[in-house]
Amino acid sequence: MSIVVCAHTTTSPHITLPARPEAIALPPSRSALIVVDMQNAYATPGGYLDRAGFDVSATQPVIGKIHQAVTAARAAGMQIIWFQNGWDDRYIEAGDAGSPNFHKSNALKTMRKQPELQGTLLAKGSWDYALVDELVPQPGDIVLPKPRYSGFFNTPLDSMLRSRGIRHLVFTGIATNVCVESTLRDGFFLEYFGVVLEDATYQAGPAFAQQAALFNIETFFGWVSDTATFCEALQN
Ligand SMILES: C/C(=C/NC(N)=O)C(=O)O
Repeated sequence: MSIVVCAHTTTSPHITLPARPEAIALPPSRSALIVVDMQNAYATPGGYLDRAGFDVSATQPVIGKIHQAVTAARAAGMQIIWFQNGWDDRYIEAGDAGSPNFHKSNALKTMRKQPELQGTLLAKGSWDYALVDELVPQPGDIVLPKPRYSGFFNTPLDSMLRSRGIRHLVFTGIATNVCVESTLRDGFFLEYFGVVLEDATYQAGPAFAQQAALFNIETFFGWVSDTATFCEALQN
């Protein structure tokens, strides 16, 4: 017997996406593909993560997978949402010493260690903040700046989704274990169904960080699929 998870509010035409731990029904008109923080900061050598000592050498295939997923989702009528993580170039939005973000952000810590980088890492308007050249938002897409790891925190994301009747979120981007997982978890608490395309994501840190994030998601907060399966399901 095969079990498919189906939101009882779903009356729109839907596809069935094979996923772990079980298939999930996705109505394209009530779903968004979210591309998390595909900025030079997170995916390009010389960007923030690289400068902070994280390995970004394997991010190129992830960019290709995201391109495929975005193209298929757009053709199926799904809303595309691009997150951009960062702050103003004086880092007022990042918070001062009274904010945990001031102490935990590796971008802010790297700039405190290397003051010549001040105003460059994750600063709006900088190369580091820009989306990678290969991924270009199209008219009709939403580009959403966010100041913390979760895309729901201090942004209009929830109202943008609710006003469009969107309850299903398909996640791609970097980093799986930080902004992807944080947003998917917050979405879970707000009653969104979250799916991650695992090969269209990459972790910040060792490989076990990717495995742990995917374990958490498939076991507790959502579903895990991959780009080819997603594209094929949308075409059928
Ligand atoms: C480590 C980190 C991850 N961000 C993300 N986009 O997942 C950061 O922003 O410092």
